[in-house]
Amino acid sequence: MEAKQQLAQLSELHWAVRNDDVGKLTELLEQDRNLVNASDYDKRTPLHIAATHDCVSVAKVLLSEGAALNVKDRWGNSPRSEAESAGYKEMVKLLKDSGAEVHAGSPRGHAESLIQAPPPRPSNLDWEIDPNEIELETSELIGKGSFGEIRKTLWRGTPVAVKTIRPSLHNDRMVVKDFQHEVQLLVKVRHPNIVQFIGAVTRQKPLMLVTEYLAGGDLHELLQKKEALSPDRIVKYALDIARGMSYLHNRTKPIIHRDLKPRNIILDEDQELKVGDFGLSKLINVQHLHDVYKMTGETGSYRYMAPEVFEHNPYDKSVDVFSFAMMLYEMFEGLPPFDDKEAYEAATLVARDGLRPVMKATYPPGMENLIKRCWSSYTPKRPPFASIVEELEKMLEEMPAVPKDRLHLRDILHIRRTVHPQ
Ligand SMILES: Nc1ncnc2c1ncn2[C@@H]1O[C@H](COP(=O)(O)OP(=O)(O)OP(=O)(O)O)[C@@H](O)[C@H]1O
Repeated sequence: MEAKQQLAQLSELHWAVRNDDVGKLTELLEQDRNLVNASDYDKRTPLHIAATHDCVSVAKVLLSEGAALNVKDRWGNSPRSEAESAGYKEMVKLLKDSGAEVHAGSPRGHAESLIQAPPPRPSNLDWEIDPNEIELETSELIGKGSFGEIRKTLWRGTPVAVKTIRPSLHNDRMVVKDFQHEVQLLVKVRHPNIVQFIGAVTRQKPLMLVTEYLAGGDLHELLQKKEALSPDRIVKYALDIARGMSYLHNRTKPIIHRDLKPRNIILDEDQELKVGDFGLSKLINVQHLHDVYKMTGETGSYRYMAPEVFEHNPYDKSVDVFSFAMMLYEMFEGLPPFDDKEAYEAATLVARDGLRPVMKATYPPGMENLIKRCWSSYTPKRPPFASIVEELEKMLEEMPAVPKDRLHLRDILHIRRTVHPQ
């Protein structure tokens, strides 16, 4: 076998072990029994990996297939010493009962294995949903995004929205235990302007995320209806979004949305707005978001994307403030930013040429200035959501009643589709 092919097989094997994927491991071992002790550059065998990540099921398979017990990696660690330093009791017992000796391992080895240790394992997956309780056959397809399909269905009699994660994202971009760890954090997120996370299916594939179902459609659909939105309604909507985002950004562990766009803003029956799809960029460890968009043809996010995200530069919470400004613009103008351009081209103009959409609508006092600060290229100029909320509240209080006909911009005005540098 060619070296390149061998390497690919080895990484496939280690990946299966890392994910406690017994099926895949068995399949690979059936192809080549010698793989059971195949070690990588650091002399780490599949059993080392299973021990480091507490993957008991695959460890059992490896042991039954004759995995070497007392092998040491580059730092002198054995599978048992790895399990002991991480405190994985069941794994230690399994290895001990199989005859593994104790090895101290080198201090350097310890340090490295701690750095590479997975996030703490959720002690009780009480949010884990049994897929048999989700009525997928009778479900209604309500959307398709870059990460997967979304369906309306019932869970224990309650209407829920179920997002099924694309199988291709399971294998190469997601580590199930990290995913479980993140889900555990997301179920604790509670706010009136945030779509409530209910639970997830993480122990079986396809992986699923389950949230409350909201019956009012999304902001994109609402804007497409070409109904004029009165300024006070827009400011109220903006307040809903800003409050939800302020909550996410001000948590002890802040959550950056990174994909704020009208499709991710969902309305409930009372026309209250809720931010959905948050935490997904973290849940699904998408390092190459562009590849996912390319792969799925879902490019809608680009139009609202902060330049630093588009250009793969370091970024912070203020990327959400940028996207918020683009949505505010769309609500007032009745057209998406750079409507005459493809989404990708629009993002290129924003990032490369520093362009911003032209503002033509009637904005309440202070609003134009707020939007311009929010989409500033200089990120410290973008206000945090907590102060955006204050500004919007003040604006709402002071807003004069504007005759409605001035606001039917989409229908009344012919909006020239031009762009200008800021
Ligand atoms: N909790 C929900 N309740 C009701 N409808 C929802 C809910 N979540 C999503 N939807 C609907 O499903 C559509 C698709 O959502 P989804 O998050 O999969 O895709 P997206 O946001 O367009 O894409 P991406 O995943 O690339 O961000 C939304 O636009 C919305 O209309």
